[in-house]
Amino acid sequence: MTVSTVLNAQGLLHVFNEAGILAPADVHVAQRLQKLGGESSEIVLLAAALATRAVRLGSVCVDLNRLSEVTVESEIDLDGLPWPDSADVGAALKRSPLLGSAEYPLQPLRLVATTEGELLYLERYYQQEQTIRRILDQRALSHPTVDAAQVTNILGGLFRTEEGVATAPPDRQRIAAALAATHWTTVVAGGPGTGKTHTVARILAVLHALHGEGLRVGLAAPTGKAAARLEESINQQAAPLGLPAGLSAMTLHRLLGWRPGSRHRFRHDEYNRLPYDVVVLDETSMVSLTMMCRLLEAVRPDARLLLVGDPDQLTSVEAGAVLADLVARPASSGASPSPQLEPLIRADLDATDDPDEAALSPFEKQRLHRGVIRLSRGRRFGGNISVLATAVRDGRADDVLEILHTSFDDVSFCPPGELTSLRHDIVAASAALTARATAGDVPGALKTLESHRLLCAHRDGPFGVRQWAQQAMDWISADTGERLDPFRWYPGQPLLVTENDHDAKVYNGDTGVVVAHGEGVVAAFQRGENPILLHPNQLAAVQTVYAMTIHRSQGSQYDTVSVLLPDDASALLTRELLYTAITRARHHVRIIGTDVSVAAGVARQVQRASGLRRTLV
Ligand SMILES: Nc1ncnc2c1ncn2[C@@H]1O[C@H](COP(=O)(O)OP(=O)(O)OP(=O)(O)O)[C@@H](O)[C@H]1O
Repeated sequence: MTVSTVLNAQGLLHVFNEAGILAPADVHVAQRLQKLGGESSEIVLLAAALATRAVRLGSVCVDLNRLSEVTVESEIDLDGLPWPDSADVGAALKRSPLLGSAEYPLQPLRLVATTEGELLYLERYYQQEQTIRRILDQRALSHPTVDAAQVTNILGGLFRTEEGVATAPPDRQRIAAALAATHWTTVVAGGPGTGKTHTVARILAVLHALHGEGLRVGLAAPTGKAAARLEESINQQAAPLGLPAGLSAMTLHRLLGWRPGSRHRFRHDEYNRLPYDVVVLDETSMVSLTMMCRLLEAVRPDARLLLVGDPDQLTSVEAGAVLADLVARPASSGASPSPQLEPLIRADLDATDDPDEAALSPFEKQRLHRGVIRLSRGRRFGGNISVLATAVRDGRADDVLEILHTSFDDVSFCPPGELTSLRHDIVAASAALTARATAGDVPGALKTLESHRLLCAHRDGPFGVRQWAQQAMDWISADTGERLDPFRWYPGQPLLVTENDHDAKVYNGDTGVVVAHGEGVVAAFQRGENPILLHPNQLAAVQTVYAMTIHRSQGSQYDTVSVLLPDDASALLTRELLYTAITRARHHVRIIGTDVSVAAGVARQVQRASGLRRTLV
C-alpha cells in the first residue's frame, strides 16, 4: 500500500499518517486547528484528524468509544497502533480551546453526549444534523387535518386487487398512503420492486383527490437518471389514477435552485421556501446530510414531504446516511402520531399474518408514529435472488453461502478462475445486441442491453472495471473475429453517460446503445415509451461500457447480473455493496468469488457514524 505522508507531521498525527489511517488532508486540518486554536494536546489533534477522516469517508462524526474501528484497505495492524483511551480523549477534548473558549470562539469541534457514549463532530456537520433533527421533530408536532370519511373512501378505491376487492390487511402500501394523508413527513422505505413508486403514485392520487387540481407537486431525486425514472413511472400510472398528465421530476439540486459557483447554497432556503404543497424525494438513500438539511430548510412547514428509498443500499458518496438513520431512529424521538391515522388503518394494525404479508411487528407500529413505513413484499422478483438478498442484508453469512452452494436456476456461484459461463453470457448478450442494433431495431436493442451486465466493486486493479471491460471485449472479438474499436461508433456499442446533459436529457449513469440508422448511427437511451435518439457525437461525456461499478449500477436492473467480487481485504467489499449488486438482477445473479470474499463482504458493514439515531443527553 502506498502511504502519502506529511513531512512535518509530529507525534500521533505522524504515527497514524505513516500507518495509512490518516490522509494528508486529515493531518493538514488538524495542523491548521493546532495553529489557529493554540491546541497542543496530541490526542485532541488526533481526534480532530479522525473526525475529518470520518467525514471524508462518509460518516457525520466519530464515536469516541469506537475510535479504532476504522475500515481500512488491508494489511494495517490496527491493534498495533497507539490508540488513546476514549475517556482520555473525551477529557482532553473538554479542556480544549477547539471546543470554544473566550480566546478562541470559533469552535470548530463539537463533543456531544448521547445515551450510547460521546460523539465528536466537525461543527458544520453537527449544525446540519441538528437542523435536520429540529425540523423533523417540529414537523412531527402537528398534523394535517383531513376528512376521515373521504380518505377512507379514497383508500378503499385505490387499494384493490385485480379482481376489484379490497386488498387483504396488512397492506403496507395502503398504510403508506394513510400515513402520507395524515402526516407532514412520511418515509416510505423498501427494497427494489417492493412497489415504492407504485405507492408514491397512489399517494399523489390520494392528495389530489383531497386537495383538488390546484395541488402543487415537486418530484425530485438525487441524480438526473433517477429523476427521469421517477417521472416516467409516475406518468405511466397517472391517467387511471386521475393524476394530471405531464408531471415532471428533476434533480434535487435543480428543485432547490442550483446557483453556479455555489455547491451547497440554493435559491430556495428557509427564507424563500419551495412553492410546493407536496415534495417527493426518491432514492433518498443517496442523499447526503448536507443536501437533506438544505431540502428540509426549504420545504414549507405546511407542505407534505415524502422521502422514498431503500435504506439497505449503498449510501451517498458524501457524508451521511440519513434515510437509514430515519428508519432506524428510536421510536421515542420527539413525535406523536396523528390521531386520524389509527382508524384509517385499524384492519392493517389488527391483521395477523397473511399468506403474502407478515403482520406488523411492535417496532413497525411504533415507527408509524414517526411517519415511517417499510414495504416488505417483493413485487418484481422472488425466488432465490430475494432470499439471497435478504440473507445478505441481515448479515447471515452461513445462509448466504448455503444458497450460493446449492444449484439454482436464478443464483449461481463461480470460483474466480471458472469463467466459462460468464464468457458465454457476455458473448451471447453482445451478439444479440449487435444483431438488433445492426437491424436498426431501437426497442429491441434497448431491451437486449438489459439482458446482462458485468459489475465490479473497483474501477482499477485486478478486480476492476477497466481490466474486466477489456477482458469482455477480448472475448467478444475472439468470437466475432473482429476487433472492437472504441474510437469509432459501431452498432451494438454499449454506452455509459458520465455527465448530466440537461439539454439532451441524458444524465450521468444513463446507459444506451449505438443503433444503425439510415446510412449512419444513433445513440439510443430508454425513456418510457419514447426512447431518446441522438447522434453519438452530440454526447459530451460518454464511455463504452462492457463492465461497470456497482455504485454506477444503482437504480438500474438487468435480467442477468454477474458480480465480480474483489479480494476479501478490499474495504469496498461491504454488505451494502453485495446487497446492491444482487438486487440489480431480475432473473439471475452470478457471483464470482470465493467463500472467504463472500463472508468478508457480508460481515463488513458500511460504518457511517451519525447522531441522528441516538438520543442526546
Ligand atoms: N400492489 C401492487 N399490485 C400489483 N402490482 C404492483 C403492486 N405494487 C407494485 N406493483 C408492481 O411491481 C413492480 C415494482 O413496483 P415499483 O416499480 O413501484 O417498485 P419500486 O419499489 O419502486 O422498485 P425500484 O426500487 O426498483 O424503483 C411494478 O411493475 C409495479 O407495477
